[in-house]
Amino acid sequence: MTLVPVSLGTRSYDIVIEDGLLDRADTHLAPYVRNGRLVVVTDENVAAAQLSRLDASLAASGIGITPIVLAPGESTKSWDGLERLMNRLLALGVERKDAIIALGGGVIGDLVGFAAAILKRGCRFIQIPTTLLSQVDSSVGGKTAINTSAGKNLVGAFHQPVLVLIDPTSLDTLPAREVRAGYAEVVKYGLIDDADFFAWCEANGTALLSGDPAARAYAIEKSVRAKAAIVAEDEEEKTGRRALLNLGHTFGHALEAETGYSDRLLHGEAVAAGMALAFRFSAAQGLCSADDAARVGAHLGAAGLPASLRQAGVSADGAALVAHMLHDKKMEGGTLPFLLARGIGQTYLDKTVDLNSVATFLDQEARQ
Ligand SMILES: NC(=O)c1ccc[n+]([C@@H]2O[C@H](COP(=O)([O-])OP(=O)(O)OC[C@H]3O[C@@H](n4cnc5c(N)ncnc54)[C@H](O)[C@@H]3O)[C@@H](O)[C@H]2O)c1
Ligand SMILES: O=C(O)C(=O)C[C@@H](O)[C@H](O)[C@H](O)COP(=O)(O)O
Ligand SMILES: [Zn+2]
Repeated sequence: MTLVPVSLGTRSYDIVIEDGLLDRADTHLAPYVRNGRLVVVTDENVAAAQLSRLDASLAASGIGITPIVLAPGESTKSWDGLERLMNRLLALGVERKDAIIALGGGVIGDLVGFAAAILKRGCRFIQIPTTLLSQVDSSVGGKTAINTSAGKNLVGAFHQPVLVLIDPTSLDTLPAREVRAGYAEVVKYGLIDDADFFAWCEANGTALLSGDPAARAYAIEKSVRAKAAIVAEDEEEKTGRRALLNLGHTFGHALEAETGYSDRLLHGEAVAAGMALAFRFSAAQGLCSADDAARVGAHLGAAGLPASLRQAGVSADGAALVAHMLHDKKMEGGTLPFLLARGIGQTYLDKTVDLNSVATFLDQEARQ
């Protein structure tokens, strides 16, 4: 068992990582049982693939669960999805001191986290992530949100979970496309500030994507340790440190908006294309070498991820994509700070980017 602490004063919590943890979750969850039950929110796919493991483990300790099963997919992270979930939680009489369990990927985690942040002005929640993306990224750090017609994650709150339970074996039922999408956020940690980890990804990415337990365990622990350290330094993205985790996301969220937050382009796929674009834009600005930008695109492509607008299935021009970017939460006084790179493992926040040059760059990219 691996324990990774997230150090946030009174909001500190542990991330527990262990193969088979879902089958032994009762030990970790027993302290959170109230009124004889635990409320578990999940989606239909996860309910079919993994819920019985959690249920059996809790039943063995005499703990009952009340499941709430939502429709799968990004569209559940919406006003409509939030309203339905809130009404179910209220009808069940969930109390402030209850801890709602989010069992699923980033969609369930982000939605349940936000519901927990506002239900009765705030109750507790526990993350049990079941996608690679949620195990390496979204279950940690307390960013919770829904999408609106204006853009991605625009209504939300910082609300930390009280516990994160990661069972890498729950990924055995995850479709290969979803594993690849989650891998984009793994590669992100190397690109941000750890060139050695990016080289590890180049050497071990194939093993990780094919479910090799050792590669999977290494990547998950490395990722959550990196994220926990950044979050502990800058919990609410105020100093610029946490913004590094947004590498590829300004481009990526614009691509997701263009494709309607749908399974045409998954979040991780959009982030992959966004990181390749961020590196090529950095190279075009003379900030990083063309070789590094090519290496990033080549690795993402080799992992089966999109690394260009065409591969992401987006045909919009630069102006249309920049229009989406104006909703980015990093906007400050009319300018948009961008995550750019001086090389692999050398990402930084640049507050001097001219959006016209971004639009021109994207027009060139659209012609490739
Ligand atoms: N809060 C954060 O810090 C943060 C970080 C990264 C991403 N996100 C958000 O996360 C979301 C994407 O999350 P995601 O990639 O996990 O997608 P997701 O939650 O939609 O899950 C992907 C798909 O896999 C299915 N699934 C999940 N676990 C499964 C399992 N073990 N077996 C079989 N099927 C399973 C789901 O039903 C769904 O169809 C986006 O909304 C993104 O914005 C948030
Ligand atoms: O935790 C963070 O901080 C991140 O930026 C992680 C991202 O992978 C994630 O997609 C996040 O939800 C994006 O944040 P947003 O503030 O741009 O919505
Ligand atoms: Zn992301």
